[in-house]
Amino acid sequence: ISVLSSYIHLQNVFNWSNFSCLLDLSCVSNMPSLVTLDACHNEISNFFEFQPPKNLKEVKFSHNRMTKMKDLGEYLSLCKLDLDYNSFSEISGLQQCCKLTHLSLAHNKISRISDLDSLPLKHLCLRGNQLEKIEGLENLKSLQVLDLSLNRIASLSGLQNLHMLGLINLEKNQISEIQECKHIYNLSSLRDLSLVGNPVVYSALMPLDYYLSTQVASVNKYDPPLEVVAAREHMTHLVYQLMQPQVLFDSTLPSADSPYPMLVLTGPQGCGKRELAHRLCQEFSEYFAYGICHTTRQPYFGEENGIDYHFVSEEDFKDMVHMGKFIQTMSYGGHSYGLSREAIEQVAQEGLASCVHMELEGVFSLKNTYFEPRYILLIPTQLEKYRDHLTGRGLYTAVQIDAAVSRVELYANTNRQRPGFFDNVIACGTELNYFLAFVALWELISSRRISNLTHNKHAVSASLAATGHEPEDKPLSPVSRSGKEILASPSLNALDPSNPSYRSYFTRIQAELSSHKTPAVSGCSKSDTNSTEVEF
Ligand SMILES: Nc1ncnc2c1ncn2[C@@H]1O[C@H](COP(=O)(O)OP(=O)(O)OP(=O)(O)O)[C@@H](O)[C@H]1O
Repeated sequence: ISVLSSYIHLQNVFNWSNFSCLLDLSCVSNMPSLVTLDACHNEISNFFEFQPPKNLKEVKFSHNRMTKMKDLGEYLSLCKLDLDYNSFSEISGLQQCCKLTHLSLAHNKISRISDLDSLPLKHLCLRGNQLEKIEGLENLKSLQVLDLSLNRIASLSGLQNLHMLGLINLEKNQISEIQECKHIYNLSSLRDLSLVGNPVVYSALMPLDYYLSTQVASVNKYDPPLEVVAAREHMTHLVYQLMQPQVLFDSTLPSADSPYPMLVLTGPQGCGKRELAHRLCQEFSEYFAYGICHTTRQPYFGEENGIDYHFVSEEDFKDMVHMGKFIQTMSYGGHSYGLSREAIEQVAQEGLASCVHMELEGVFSLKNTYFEPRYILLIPTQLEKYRDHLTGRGLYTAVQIDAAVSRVELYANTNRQRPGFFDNVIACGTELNYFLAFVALWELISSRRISNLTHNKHAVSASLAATGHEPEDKPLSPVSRSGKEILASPSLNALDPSNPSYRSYFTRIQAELSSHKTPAVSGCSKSDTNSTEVEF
């Protein structure tokens, strides 16, 4: 090999790998222009024993017999260093490598991460070593990919400040506690985490794993889009939930054919969605029950605990968050609101679908969950009338009214820019509109529109047949009492979970709600209501 010493202008050295017999690289001292050095699969035992080529950027020494690292302060251009499959037991001598972005020391004998402080590392691989802790990485602010698989690590502590990390491989370690997830749940760039082969019940971590792998990586820190806020919020609840002993919510478990049915009425504050939700649940008591949210605000006059909301203190609300009780939460007007898993489950246990109301942020959050509700947007079309309506309620300050009115555009925009985001849009906000909105909603639920909503007549007919009800073709008039005429109401027995017909009754509601989406606008359309102000 010494013959190469005379090639002083050699820029790349190819295929020194697999020579098998190469013992030292002293000849490299005569190649000051070398950029890449590949000497994998040889018998080299000394480490960088040659004069440093000024532009040496990439070095591959994997599968050799090296045991000890030395100070590489003179190799200032080094960007990538591959030292896999050697016998190093300590990381040292790299502190001056101010351009080193990729370091791989897989399959060595390293038991402690050291000497990496302040390096501009983006990729670090320490797979197949003897590490028991994640340490010494706190200052690697540029780190994006970290492979610590095949070690003996039991805790995720040490990762919490690595905000650029997008991928972490921790396969085949000793992580046994779900609580360990708390160390990574605020890593906003993380999109891929692998924990396969750890003693922790892996199935319990799968939702987190799945979530991370589908999450959009980039996060705008200062003005995050609604999806990003919702994704973070969803992850917080998911992690808190995973940290608790796992409870099986039987009635809302996602089933293979159709998810648990839910109807979500959304729209700006005071647009009438709460009244509509209550009325809908009265009219269609065979199908829907009101999903009661928690809130930290004080009850208004006439509101009842356990009917309109569960009114709780800030402290209790926080406790519930930490106990992983919520599916989603939102802060509105200085108060917290949240929909708990138990609220939904209680309704589901009665064999009914949940009807809830919430602001837009709640909808974004719910879209991250395994529920697949139908979303109906109730939007005031005449802003001044909406403002008068809010003022007339006597509940809000001028600032609160301005805030609510200004959010109408947010809803309208969301509907315009995201066709299909809402399953239906209904105009509302004045007394007349409120009545029309109810009729539209009523029609939507009670008439053939529900089977139009479904696009799944087979499922509906099959489930009707299963309960002995014939599907009816005639549309119903809004003045008739709804549910009974569409589908004869179930006997009391049918609502008893121990009765075999209970499940098929439940399936029937599921089939009706868990359908394909309708066009975005229906019910009282803009032209129905003579609106001139809000384009939606
Ligand atoms: N879990 C939740 N997530 C998101 N938003 C929620 C949630 N629960 C309630 N909200 C919404 O928060 C807003 C404030 O609720 P609040 O009950 O204080 O309003 P309101 O003045 O009674 O008006 P509304 O008649 O619209 O409920 C409402 O738009 C309500 O729908």
